[in-house]
Amino acid sequence: LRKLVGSIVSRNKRAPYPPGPKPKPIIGNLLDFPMEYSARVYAKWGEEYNSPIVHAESLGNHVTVLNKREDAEELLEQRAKVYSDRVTMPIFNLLGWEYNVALMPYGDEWRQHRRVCQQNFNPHAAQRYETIQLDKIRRFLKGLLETPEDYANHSKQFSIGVPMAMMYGYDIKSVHDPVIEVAEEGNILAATLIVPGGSLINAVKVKQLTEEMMRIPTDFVQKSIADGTATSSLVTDFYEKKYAVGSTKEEEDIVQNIAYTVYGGGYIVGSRGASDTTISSTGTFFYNMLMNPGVQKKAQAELDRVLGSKRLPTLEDRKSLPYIEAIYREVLRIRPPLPICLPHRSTEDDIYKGYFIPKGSAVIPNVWAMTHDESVYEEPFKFKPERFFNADGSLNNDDRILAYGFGRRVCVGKHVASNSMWLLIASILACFSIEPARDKDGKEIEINHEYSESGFMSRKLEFQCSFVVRSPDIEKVILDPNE
Ligand code: HEM
Repeated sequence: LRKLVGSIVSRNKRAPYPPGPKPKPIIGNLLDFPMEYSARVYAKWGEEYNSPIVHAESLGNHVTVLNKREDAEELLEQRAKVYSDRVTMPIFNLLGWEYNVALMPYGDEWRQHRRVCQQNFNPHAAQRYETIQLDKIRRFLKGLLETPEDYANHSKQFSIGVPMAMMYGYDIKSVHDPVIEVAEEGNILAATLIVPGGSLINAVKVKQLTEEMMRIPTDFVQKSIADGTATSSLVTDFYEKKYAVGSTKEEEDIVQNIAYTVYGGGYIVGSRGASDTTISSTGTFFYNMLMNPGVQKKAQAELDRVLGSKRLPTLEDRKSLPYIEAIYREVLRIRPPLPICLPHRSTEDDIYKGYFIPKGSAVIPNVWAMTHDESVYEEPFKFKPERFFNADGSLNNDDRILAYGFGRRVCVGKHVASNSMWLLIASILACFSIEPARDKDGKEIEINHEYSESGFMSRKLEFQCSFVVRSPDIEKVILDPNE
């Protein structure tokens, strides 16, 4: 029925588009689309046009923004059949980005990839990666002990190291690892593609780098299997099975594409899969701990009560540490790493709340607007883990992390990501207090409060802070050579 109504309405153009900035002749809203802080601009449009659903259009490309959670849930989840495609551009193929699961059009190829992702990243399967996560966290903690001023690099090494180990069994030993450098070079070049001129030459180079990014870890896996040093990972387990019982080329491509998507292929217009989202959340965590010493103290009291001071947390402890859970929720609420999610795309004309959403619309769930909705989150700009507790002191049921997106395209790695972030928050607070950095005269160094938000990613800009180890006992635990 909806299809029928949709087509009748689209023919007669009776239902209006949702409100939004007035289009100019020919170029439409081209100049209205924000290049930076899009989430805030779209939320402002919502206020200006007095509608949580807003629309803009340029050169035939329609964009519908959903500023309220209930609308995102209705369209992207209840009507998932119509709203699960992605916006793709011919240039993606030129760049080698068609292998990226997050950018694949809604269809059989995506479905096959998604199924394999789910088999490997569902809540039960996600537990298999705990050993890797704990190992990388220990390395992070050691780094903070030895060179605390380098914390941003330790965070980067952790955030790229976990996916690389999970996918390929590849151990990143420093931020100068060739895998990181190739990815970084590609990222910088990809960013220049939106600047007119020279872009086709850069596209060829980005494609080469994308192929390098797939080749380096694959060669590594083949070699490590041959010389018997391979450790379990998505790709090594696959090849070992392939050598034992065989596999199809299609199965091999799917595993390769997933590994490449997760470790950082495609850059998704400035975002590298699992690693950049982790770097972003870690920056937000450190910054908010520095700004909220009271929150740190409360968390540390809980950690000391449950763990004592002679061991690090594991996922077993998660249910006994509700305040850490609330910090995890609040980190992803206050600064979702992808503030406007990744756009979905509609595949049929649709009518919603009296508005016309044309087939082929980019549909943007404005996650940031939803997590800053004052009617749901009082004082939304304040970092307050307490908001996630009931009056009786138990955790409330607001456990849906909107930062992972919606419907059939919801982040398929969310259980893995959740475990990584939770372990990181709990481990760092168990071991360190995060305090203002001081200059040589003992004066506090001013904190840089800025974020950068361009493309799809939100990133905390670097700021100085110090990491003070909490006790000699915990220092010994971090340095324990038997672990
Ligand atoms: C804090 C960390 C992370 C955040 C905030 C995050 C967020 C997101 C978001 C917002 C999307 C798009 C959802 C939508 O379109 O509605 C997404 C997609 C995706 N994420 Fe994550 N992610 C994180 C970590 C990870 C990890 C660790 C993995 C893999 C183990 C992963 C794998 C993927 C994949 C494969 C997709 C594409 C899904 C599809 O298009 O079907 N992500 N993520």
